[in-house]
Amino acid sequence: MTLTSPTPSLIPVTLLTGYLGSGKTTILNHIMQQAAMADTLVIINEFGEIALDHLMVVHSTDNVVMEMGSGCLCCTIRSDLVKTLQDLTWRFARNGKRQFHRTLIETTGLADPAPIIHTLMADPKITNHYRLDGIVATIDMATGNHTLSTYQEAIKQAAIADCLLLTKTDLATSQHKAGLLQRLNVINPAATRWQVVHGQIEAEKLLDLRLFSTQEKTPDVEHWLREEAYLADATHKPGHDAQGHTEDHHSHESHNDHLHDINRHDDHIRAYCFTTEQPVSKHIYPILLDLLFYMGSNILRIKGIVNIEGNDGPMALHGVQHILHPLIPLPAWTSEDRRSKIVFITRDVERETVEKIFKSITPVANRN
Ligand SMILES: Nc1nc2c(ncn2[C@@H]2O[C@H](COP(=O)(O)OP(=O)(O)OP(=O)(O)O)[C@@H](O)[C@H]2O)c(=O)[nH]1
Repeated sequence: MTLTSPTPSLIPVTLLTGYLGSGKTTILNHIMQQAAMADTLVIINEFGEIALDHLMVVHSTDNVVMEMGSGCLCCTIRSDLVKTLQDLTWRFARNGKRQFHRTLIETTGLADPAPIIHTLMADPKITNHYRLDGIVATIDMATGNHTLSTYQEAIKQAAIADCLLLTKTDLATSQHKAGLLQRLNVINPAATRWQVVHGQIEAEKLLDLRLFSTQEKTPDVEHWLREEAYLADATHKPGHDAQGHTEDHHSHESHNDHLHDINRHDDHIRAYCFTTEQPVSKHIYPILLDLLFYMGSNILRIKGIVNIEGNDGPMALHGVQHILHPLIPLPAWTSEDRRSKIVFITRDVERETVEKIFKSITPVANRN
């Protein structure tokens, strides 16, 4: 079983997801005019017989836009995605030189992103050439509350993302925005958030998140893990336990408002962050893989940085449902903080269950 993944210059893939009409194409139109996107190949998937979205993206001469044809990326044409990505390397080559250096895939708004991410993370035909760079999701701040209450796919999109683009803030009342932000604090407390009005955002904010590769640059692990987003506030009970593990749902607002909001919209999604001072088991990969096999669909996302016993450097850990990406060695610790930290984004899973999982990778000798 592979424990680590060597990543020779793989083509970064950004996954742009978000519910129907939440502003994905508007953002694409905007960023495709920017220099940072000049060498990006954009793949657009539109659900339905006639694909229209690709016609709505303003073509710039440096960018190539294509669409995947009818069918939904997450199910019927997943194999098409593999084939398309495989073919691109030679189809868009001139004199033996590939004409693009990164790819951005816009999924249909109806897509459950998990199967697409599985394909990108686990299919060797893809992982030999591409690496998932980051998952970006648009959230319509005007209609998002209703969308999250009605469509499971929308919740998954928001929960799994590394970066949330909060669109249409111009159309939402401040009360509505505050409520939705509180809801997102529970669904996905640590994702980076950017407000985007009429698609206006710098492409750099979505690119080079480097979540699945550390070849050229030390990733901003502290940033994407944002342990502090989960830290307990004074009024919330779990906090730190005897083993130094921490867990909480992040709140930017007052505690009472936060609880009120959770009660009003229980999305069954909970995010937990556990930490430990002690090195974790060198068997972490098979142990987690085994656990995920049984609970995969309820563990939406795992991400972490781990200090594995017998290892000098840190390792990055990524999982989406039952797929666990091979551990990625990071070049170095970026601070004195050598703790292992793992974030679990779950659906209908109690804290105690996640804590048990976490303990199972903590060597017995480390337990008090
Ligand atoms: N007022 C306002 N309208 C916006 C904003 N962003 C997008 N829109 C509008 O919202 C509508 C839907 O935007 P799209 O960019 O097509 O959304 P999409 O996510 O690509 O939609 P699908 O392809 O159907 O999933 C369009 O009419 C946009 O002009 C915004 O920030 N403010």
